[in-house]
Amino acid sequence: MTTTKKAGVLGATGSVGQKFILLLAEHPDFELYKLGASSRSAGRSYAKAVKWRQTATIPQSATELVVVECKASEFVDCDVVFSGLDSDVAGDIEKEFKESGLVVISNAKNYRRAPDVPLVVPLINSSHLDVVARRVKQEKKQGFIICNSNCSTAGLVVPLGALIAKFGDISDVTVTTLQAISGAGFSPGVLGFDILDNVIPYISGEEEKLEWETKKILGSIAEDDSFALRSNMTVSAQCNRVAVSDGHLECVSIKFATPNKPSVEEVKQALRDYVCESQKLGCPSAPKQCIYVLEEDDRPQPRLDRNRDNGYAISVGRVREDPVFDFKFIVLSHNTVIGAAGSGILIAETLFKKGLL
Ligand SMILES: NC(=O)C1=CN([C@@H]2O[C@H](COP(=O)(O)OP(=O)(O)OC[C@H]3O[C@@H](n4cnc5c(N)ncnc54)[C@H](OP(=O)(O)O)[C@@H]3O)[C@@H](O)[C@H]2O)C=CC1
Ligand SMILES: N[C@@H](CC(=O)OP(=O)(O)O)C(=O)O
Repeated sequence: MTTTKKAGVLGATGSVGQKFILLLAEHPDFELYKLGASSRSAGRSYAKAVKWRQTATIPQSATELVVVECKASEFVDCDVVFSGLDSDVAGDIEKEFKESGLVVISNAKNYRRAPDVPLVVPLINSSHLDVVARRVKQEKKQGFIICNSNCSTAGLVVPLGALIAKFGDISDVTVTTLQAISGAGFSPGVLGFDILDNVIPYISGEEEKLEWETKKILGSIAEDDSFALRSNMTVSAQCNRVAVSDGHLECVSIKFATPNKPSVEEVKQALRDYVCESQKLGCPSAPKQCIYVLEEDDRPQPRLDRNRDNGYAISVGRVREDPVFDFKFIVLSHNTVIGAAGSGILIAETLFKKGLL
């Protein structure tokens, strides 16, 4: 008898979708079962439909799967459906899947602000999944949507959450990002001519997402099981696209609300000591260490540090005092792993461990 769960991937041909294929191909709990994309790709084998852009080759288990259209009827046998759909189409498609009783874990922005949808970065707020658990128990029906965050937000909230857990409220945050081109997706993506020898100081909607999503992720669950924003924290973001393939780097400054400030060494130790729920549950993709604190003056760097623990860990470096705020540091996260597909998989692993899949 097979004990693996059947996984569907929507948007399987895209930047996030390709990462799902790689991460799910050898997964101990999930089996690649259905792949969906647009009508341009449907009806063709995955190997023929996809313009593969990963450095690892296409996994054997995906090559001969025939890509289907993103209709719930095609995915009814799936235990979980991961969505890497373009946000122009994700809203209607994911709604249809949910209403058909399917469990959808989405990378798209469409439902992140919905009051009843958990917005989860599994290294920091997997406790928000408890709302889903309670709802499933009460309503006795399985269909629901859980959203991953924006990719640069995923990197930011992990050290912030770890420091809040140890030292209390943070009142002010500034973050300046240097974001990889894979974050812009493949259809059409960033033109080589635009990014070569260049930095683009604007990513549509990104600053607003960092400033708002951070507050939902680090917020609390209200008595009625809605999600309350962390309103006592102000976040100011500036976002830039740089000529890096994968890995978002972020320059962060923070100010604690409390008058008793920790030392730089205490901040570093709190980051190193931080342990998340997926580690405690023994989820197969959980990083060995959530946050690696690097001591070298010139780290973290995208090419050298993005693949720590298979892209599931966050790297923090250059932790030092800030003359305007309290502390400043650099954060690096793999935007298509912990910033996207990997987060979705860790959420599913957590649900699986808790008997919700
Ligand atoms: N890239 C990143 O780092 C992150 C991305 N996200 C979000 O994840 C989602 C996917 O992003 P990304 O992979 O970068 O985007 P891509 O542009 O690379 O991929 C988009 C996918 O959507 C499919 N698609 C497009 N139109 C339709 C349609 N009408 N019906 C069904 N499928 C369709 C495409 O299929 P086809 O090939 O057939 O056109 C493709 O598989 C987006 O919502 C994005 O904002 C979230 C976090 C990080
Ligand atoms: N906008 C991010 C990718 C992303 O996460 O987008 P969204 O928040 O729409 O899912 C980038 O360009 O790097």
